[in-house]
Amino acid sequence: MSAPSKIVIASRESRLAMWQAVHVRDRLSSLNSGSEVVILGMTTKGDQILDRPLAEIGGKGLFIKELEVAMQEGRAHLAVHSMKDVPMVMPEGFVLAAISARENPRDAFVSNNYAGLDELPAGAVVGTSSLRREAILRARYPQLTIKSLRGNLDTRLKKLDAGEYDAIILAAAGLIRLGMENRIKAVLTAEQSLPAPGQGALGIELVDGDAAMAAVVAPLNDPETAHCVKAERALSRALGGSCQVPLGGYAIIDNGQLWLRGFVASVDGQRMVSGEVRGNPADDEALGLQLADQLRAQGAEAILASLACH
Ligand SMILES: NCc1[nH]cc(CCC(=O)O)c1CC(=O)O
Repeated sequence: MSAPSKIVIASRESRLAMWQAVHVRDRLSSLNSGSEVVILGMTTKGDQILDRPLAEIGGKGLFIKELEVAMQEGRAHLAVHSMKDVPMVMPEGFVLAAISARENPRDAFVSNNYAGLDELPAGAVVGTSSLRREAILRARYPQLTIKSLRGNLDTRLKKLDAGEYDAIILAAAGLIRLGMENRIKAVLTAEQSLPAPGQGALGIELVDGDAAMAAVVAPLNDPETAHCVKAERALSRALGGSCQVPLGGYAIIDNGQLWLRGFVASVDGQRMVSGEVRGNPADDEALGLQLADQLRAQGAEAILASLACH
């Protein structure tokens, strides 16, 4: 099966989404000399509604719906996503065909006045839009004030620079991709801030059954990253479904074994259960489910029951 003469990538128009689309475009171009690879930029609901927390307006799916419609209507062949933003249950008719090698998966501390979380004085205002980061901060630094922070990366940094926050927490990957690594004051370790499922990895979404395009994107799949992200997503799916849940899930391949760590917390950080499993990378999703069971046995259910969506 040969690649079509023109391959269209649907992408959001934020700088980060465009960087990711360009990255995939360039890789596909060099692998398919006979194809022209182009990007179709579009704005999504998630990009437009910036004044309300993501958890309130409908969650992750908001950022990818328009891209899926474009694929369904044949205006685009594929979409590139930050795996962190892809809903745990893929919408009917779409598949994740490739997961590429991970950028730094950790959270970053960004501030103009402070070198790290431990330097912040009581009452300092820290911005984050993720329930996971909020729960971690409230548990470890109850003296800080957590304030919601929405918008794309540039918007978030502008709000920090305008003095609305003393510090913000962002994914290191986004800053690195956009050449703003110098804004990172400290990278938080997995022990300090266990990353979100999929953080730092890119996924390629296709219409289910598009065998020609699946063959085109297959070389972009990084098997180790794919196993890790599948384990993380299985954990998240088993515990949170498509709800917004303060949950971390992070896997690496360690000595040939997949090592998955995870936690579930209440948003106020008062309750938290965490655990880890190790096993064969090929058992990725089973390992995710195993850790979910372990966390349930420790009381994850009661924490989840207290969240809005359960
Ligand atoms: N929620 C938005 C989002 N989606 C992916 C990234 C960063 C890049 C990545 O995780 O691959 C970010 C920004 C952030 O959390 O700071």
